[in-house]
Amino acid sequence: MIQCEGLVKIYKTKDLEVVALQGLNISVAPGEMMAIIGNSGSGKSTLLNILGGLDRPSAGQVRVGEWDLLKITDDQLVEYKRRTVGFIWQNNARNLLPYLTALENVEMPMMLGGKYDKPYAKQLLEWVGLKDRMYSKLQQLSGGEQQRVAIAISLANRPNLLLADEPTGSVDTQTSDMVMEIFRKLNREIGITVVIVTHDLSLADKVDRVVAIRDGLTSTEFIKRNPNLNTDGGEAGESWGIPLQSAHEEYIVVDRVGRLQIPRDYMNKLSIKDKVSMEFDGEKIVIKAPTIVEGNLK
Ligand SMILES: Nc1ncnc2c1ncn2[C@@H]1O[C@H](COP(=O)(O)OP(=O)(O)OP(=O)(O)O)[C@@H](O)[C@H]1O
Repeated sequence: MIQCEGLVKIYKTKDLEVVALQGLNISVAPGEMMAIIGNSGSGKSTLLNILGGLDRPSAGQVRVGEWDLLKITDDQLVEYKRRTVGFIWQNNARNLLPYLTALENVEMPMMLGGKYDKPYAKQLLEWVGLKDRMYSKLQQLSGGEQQRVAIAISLANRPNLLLADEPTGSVDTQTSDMVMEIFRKLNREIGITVVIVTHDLSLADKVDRVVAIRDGLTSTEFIKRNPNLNTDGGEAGESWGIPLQSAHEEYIVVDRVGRLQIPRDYMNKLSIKDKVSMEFDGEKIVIKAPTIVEGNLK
């Protein structure tokens, strides 16, 4: 569904250049439900905005379905945003009209997209658990209910990719669980691919795979082990604040030419700056801090 290779995004302001993504690789299979985590400023929203067609990449490759987002024209981008991708933000006021009913809000993008389908609009509201509130005006709904209307709106034009930027950021735990259940149900029942960007590490357990971004690069992946397999014996632990408890397998991402990112923590602990020594013993690759003092390395 999604393929990014060497994706670069540079923001240029008057006298400053910020490299938000510095050659990021990520692929997402059709029908997958996954999350992207990372510290503030790591480039998560930049990636999501590029995938959502809200921002243009600077270089590299980025394909979503049949579309090449580096080469796409402005007209095609409008079509892409309308048909291929649905977007949910933390601040749902961005895509809701307060003076219309929940149902009218869902019908609106259908009208703009030229494919008005009232039964489907009602079905979507039923899916998100708002069957009884579809004729209520948005301003009469709670924050959590509005967030669910936002999910129905994002699906109005039957996209096959759903992108959610901190979708549980401004709701309570109960609503957050409900939002995640709705995503899971949609993912199972209509096969929509779901990509969630979040700070909320407790969501990790509710998706199939978590990809961690560090400094504009994909660094680590956490893949949920098959729940049917025996998961005993794995060390319970924590990585990136994710309670691993044998539920996830952790991998460091290696790109096609063999580059990987050493966690900053490890670099600091071994005082690694710009060089390491690497040994291969037939089974393992061992990375160590250089043994010769810096001045003699010239
Ligand atoms: N429009 C912009 N102009 C200039 N720099 C930007 C712009 N948008 C983002 N950046 C910079 O790009 C980097 C990545 O930002 P991004 O918003 O993608 O991070 P993030 O991981 O989503 O962070 P957060 O979790 O705080 O939202 C940051 O250094 C940020 O300051």
